[in-house]
Amino acid sequence: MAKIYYDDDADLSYLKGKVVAILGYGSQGRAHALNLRDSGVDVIVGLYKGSKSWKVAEEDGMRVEEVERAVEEGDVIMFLIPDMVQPEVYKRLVRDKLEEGDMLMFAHGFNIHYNQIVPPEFVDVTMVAPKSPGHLVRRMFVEGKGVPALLAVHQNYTGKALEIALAYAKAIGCTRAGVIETTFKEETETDLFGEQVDLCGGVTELIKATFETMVEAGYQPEVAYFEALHELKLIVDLIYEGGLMKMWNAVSETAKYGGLTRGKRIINESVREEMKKILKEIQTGEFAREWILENKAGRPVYNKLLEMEKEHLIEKVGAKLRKMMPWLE
Ligand SMILES: NC(=O)C1=CN([C@@H]2O[C@H](COP(=O)(O)OP(=O)(O)OC[C@H]3O[C@@H](n4cnc5c(N)ncnc54)[C@H](O)[C@@H]3O)[C@@H](O)[C@H]2O)C=CC1
Ligand SMILES: CC(=O)[C@](C)(O)C(=O)O
Ligand SMILES: [Mg+2]
Ligand SMILES: [Mg+2]
Repeated sequence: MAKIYYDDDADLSYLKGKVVAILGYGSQGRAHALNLRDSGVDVIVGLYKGSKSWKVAEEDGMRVEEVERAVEEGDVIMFLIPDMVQPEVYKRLVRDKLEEGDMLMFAHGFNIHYNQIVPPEFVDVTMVAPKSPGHLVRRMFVEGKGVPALLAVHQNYTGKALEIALAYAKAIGCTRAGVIETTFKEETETDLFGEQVDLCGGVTELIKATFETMVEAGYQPEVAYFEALHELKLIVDLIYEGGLMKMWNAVSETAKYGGLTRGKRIINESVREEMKKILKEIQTGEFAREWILENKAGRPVYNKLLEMEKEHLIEKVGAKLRKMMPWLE
């Protein structure tokens, strides 16, 4: 049974007198820094000169320094820069500035799990990984709510690594929703798997295949957009709020019967077999090696696929229709 921590299990005083250096000020970095500051934690933001985020952080009233300076001041150093730049930034700007008893913290386990960063033994190494895009980490916090997170301790040099990481999770609002204790391996493999087959990869391919099938059959692209993409949020919101049955109980009997009988023909045995193959690629490190090489080669595949996504008809149709719904932007 999972060990889940909530507000009462965490004590903010473990961060008292400590400086938290947030490296990066993007999706996660801004949210964490603002939430930590609102929780009374002393925050410094570490960026590179020329980062577009520097101005954003300063306008938020954050103390901003170059990475090395932020690490020197930091007692907890949270890596919220892109996964693929972390190893180089660590080697060049962080490793030699670490002091005994510091804490290295991550929001995704990739670089520790796949040994791209191997910390010295005189520091704590932990992870607080929100199960949410960054902007919602902030919005939910401001609304007095929270997003769930995973927490792991990879190295406990001080003997207080768990308590400090829990205090951090509480300060960004995650213990309001629940923080599951896990390992770097489990967080890395499940996060990569979820974002590839479901949250990002699977769902966008399902949307595009549904849209393209309708358009190729001669239906109006606008009708196909509303059916395949726009309404999906309304359906997923019901599932998010109350599970599968809340959605099934909200839709028509016809939709219930059609969905329950035809859904399994879409996510069929061969799809499940492919999911298992993708999980194997993650577990064996094959995906990690591929992604590291892709970055070394200048991201040719990544750039081509992203360009194709931007040019997809659904993006053009959607932009036009969303213009008529200003409350969305
Ligand atoms: N995006 C998300 O919602 C989630 C991200 N994560 C993890 O959080 C970490 C950060 O990801 P995001 O917030 O998405 O990143 P991001 O791409 O949104 O922001 C990156 C930030 O790092 C800065 N940066 C880039 N290169 C840098 C360098 N060489 N030195 C210093 N600063 C640099 C950028 O200026 C920007 O402020 C990653 O490990 C990611 O896997 C975890 C959960 C969800
Ligand atoms: C938002 C999130 O949790 C992801 C999809 O894992 C990510 O951005 O890496
Ligand atoms: Mg994730
Ligand atoms: Mg992820």
